[in-house]
Amino acid sequence: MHNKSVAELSRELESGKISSVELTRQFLGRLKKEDEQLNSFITITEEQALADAHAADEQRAAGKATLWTGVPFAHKDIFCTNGVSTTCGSKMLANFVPPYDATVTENFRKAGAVCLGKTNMDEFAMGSSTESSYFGATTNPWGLSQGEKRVPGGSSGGSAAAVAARLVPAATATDTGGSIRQPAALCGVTGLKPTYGRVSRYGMIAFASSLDQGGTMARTAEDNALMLNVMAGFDPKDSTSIDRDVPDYTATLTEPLKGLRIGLPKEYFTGNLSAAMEEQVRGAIREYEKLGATVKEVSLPHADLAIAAYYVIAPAEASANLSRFDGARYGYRCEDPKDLLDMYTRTRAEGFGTEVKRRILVGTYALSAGYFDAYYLKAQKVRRLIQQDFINAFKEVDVLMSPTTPSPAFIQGEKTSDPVTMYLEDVFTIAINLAGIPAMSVPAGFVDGLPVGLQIIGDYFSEARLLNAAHQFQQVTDWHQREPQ
Ligand SMILES: NC(=O)C[C@H](N)C(=O)O
Repeated sequence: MHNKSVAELSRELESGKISSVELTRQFLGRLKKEDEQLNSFITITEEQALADAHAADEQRAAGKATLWTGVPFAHKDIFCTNGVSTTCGSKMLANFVPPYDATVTENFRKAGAVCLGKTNMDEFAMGSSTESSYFGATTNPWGLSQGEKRVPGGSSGGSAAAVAARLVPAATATDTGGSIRQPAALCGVTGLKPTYGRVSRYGMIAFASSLDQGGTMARTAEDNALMLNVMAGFDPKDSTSIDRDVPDYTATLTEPLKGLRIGLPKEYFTGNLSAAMEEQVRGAIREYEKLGATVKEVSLPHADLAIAAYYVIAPAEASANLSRFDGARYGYRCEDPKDLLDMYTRTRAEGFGTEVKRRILVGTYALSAGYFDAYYLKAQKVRRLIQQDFINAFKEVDVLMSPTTPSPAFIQGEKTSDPVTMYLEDVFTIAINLAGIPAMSVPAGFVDGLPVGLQIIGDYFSEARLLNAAHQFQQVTDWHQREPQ
């Protein structure tokens, strides 16, 4: 059963071949065994999962089952879960049990899905390797057969590794600068970052509020569509959520791609992209041509400014968002504070890890009175130019395609001593967040036995088109079905 997709598992449950309790037991058994090696979960909620599975079976017996009823999945540990530990990968929240559900959590609960637990992540979603988690690094299931411990990408590395290793068929994730797409690429799974505002951020622990977006991770595009059907929609509790109709994302999956106009941003096919990676991505694009798409080169002239702009804006927003973690209300508090100031300073010094502290310092500096115009304001202007590049490109083409990452999964520890090399993991993904548009990563081949991701980028609210393009590609390729040993 562990190899089946959400769509297939749903059909198995519907046919009565297996109950949700049986299915949940199978997945939990596998998860507890295999995850000793991978550390893709921070919390496994066995008791709650079995109770939910029972409830799902009753629901089905009463003739009230829907597609997700009784299907197991997991949440990234950034989504608040009522009564269940939510750590965001940090010591700061190691003891935090939210008294409420995120809207995304609530939506899956209402759909009857069975959450097996919370997946590992970089601390407060800051990172590209899931090595900065207070709960230890996650290992990529790919590479293990060669005796190598490679990173799964990040920050949603736990979700990506768990889906790749068949510990769950699907998991939620979030993406601020690449955190869904980069781990999806490195683990050989399919991930979608929706348009900013498409999925509610209520109860999703904030990193950089103008960039953060919840999204989906599964092995097939179809399952991503099934997840987005549950997650997307207006939420009055999130002031940046957009009130706009949600289509059935599965309805257009099988539309033919004949006439689809694909643009290849020339700035995304240079620099540190290896020849072997480029060959895999170009091979995938040739498949699209066989499916009737046309391909032309386009330009995103401000592409090389994206990382610099992001690493001003994201830390600036993080420094403001993370000021709430001060030991006063919830989360970690230092032992025996002398006075209020001592409590604030020691709580924050002891509760946050190195990368989080680095970003709080950078962000605070960029926002300080004398430097605001030189850094933050300038970065916002650059952000507007980057957005305009995409708007211009979408006047000529329907989607853009590129590699998701410049290289496949790297060895653990390889980039931890130099933050800038880690930041460069996001060269092809970060501009998309600055513009607020949707993008996917789809398995598109292998280099040295490691998965390669194809990034498909679309105009605002074109999730259905991206899912359609990914699904049709997955009908003629089997990269997404390959299983790590
Ligand atoms: N949160 C993300 O999207 C990850 C990105 N690599 C960052 O460290 O900011």
